[in-house]
Amino acid sequence: MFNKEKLHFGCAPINWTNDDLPELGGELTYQQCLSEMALAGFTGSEIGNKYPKDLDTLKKALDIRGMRICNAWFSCEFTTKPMEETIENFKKHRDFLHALGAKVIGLAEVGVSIQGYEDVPLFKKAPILTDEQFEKIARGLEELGRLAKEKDMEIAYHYHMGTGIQSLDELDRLMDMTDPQLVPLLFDTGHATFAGEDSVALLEKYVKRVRHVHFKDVRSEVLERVKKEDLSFLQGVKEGIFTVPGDGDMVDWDGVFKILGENNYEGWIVIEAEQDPAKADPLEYAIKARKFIQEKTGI
Ligand SMILES: O=C1C[C@@H](O)[C@H](O)[C@@H](O)C1=O
Ligand SMILES: [Co+2]
Repeated sequence: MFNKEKLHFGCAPINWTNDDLPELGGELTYQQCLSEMALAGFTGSEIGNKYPKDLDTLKKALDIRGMRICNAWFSCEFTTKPMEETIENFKKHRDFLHALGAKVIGLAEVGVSIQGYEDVPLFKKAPILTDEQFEKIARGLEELGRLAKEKDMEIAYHYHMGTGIQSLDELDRLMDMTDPQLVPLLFDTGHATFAGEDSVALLEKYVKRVRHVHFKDVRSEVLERVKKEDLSFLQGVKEGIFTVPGDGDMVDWDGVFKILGENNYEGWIVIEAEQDPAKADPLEYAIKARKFIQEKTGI
């Protein structure tokens, strides 16, 4: 089962201020966000776009709260820009995370993604990547994997609704095209479920390749509305598609914890359930999630 010395629990700042939709929690400060994560019993945070870009300022804000940075999302644009552009951006992002002690860089290809468009129907307009685009992404990711290893870090690929790597078939193709040592996986329960996949089956297939975990559940009645009303990803978020573990009704948490435990998963489990903070108090939901995890793992 889990080694409590090597399993850490964090939160994603998107639960407080949504980087993709700043009107959701835009008024909340990064200080409040970090303080409430710590208050809820978490020791780690991912980096949000309101966090200070100055290393010393961020380190001080983390240290006084006993918090660490465990990851920061990186957007790859191998399908729409020269590979060198993503590589140069990645090196800066990697070095900032390295200076903060993070060991993982979660990322996804977003060049042709529709996730950021509020008026584009998610299921009807999800991009289908060409063979050439898959090849560019696979080769680019392997180069980023090599660059991460230079700093004793690893990338972790985040399949994501609306990006072209959304379904298990699309993920399988990318995983088959890339070296597992260079391109590990970020397991996100919410995106697997949103895509109509069985997150336990996906985890069972790739658990040995998982280096970082995002925990979120899905509200089934909102998922039905996203499909029926042709909503976009961001409209789904505003309507509450995602919620924290222990509050949704779609993810088989016993199955997820069983596989992670049997495979002695080590690293971070991050609670990431972006929803409207005016409707779902981020502190209340962070406490709910931490209590749920404690009940399931004893940690
Ligand atoms: O890991 C993630 C990063 C966010 O920006 C994204 O939209 C969210 O859904 C997610 O899972
Ligand atoms: Co995620």
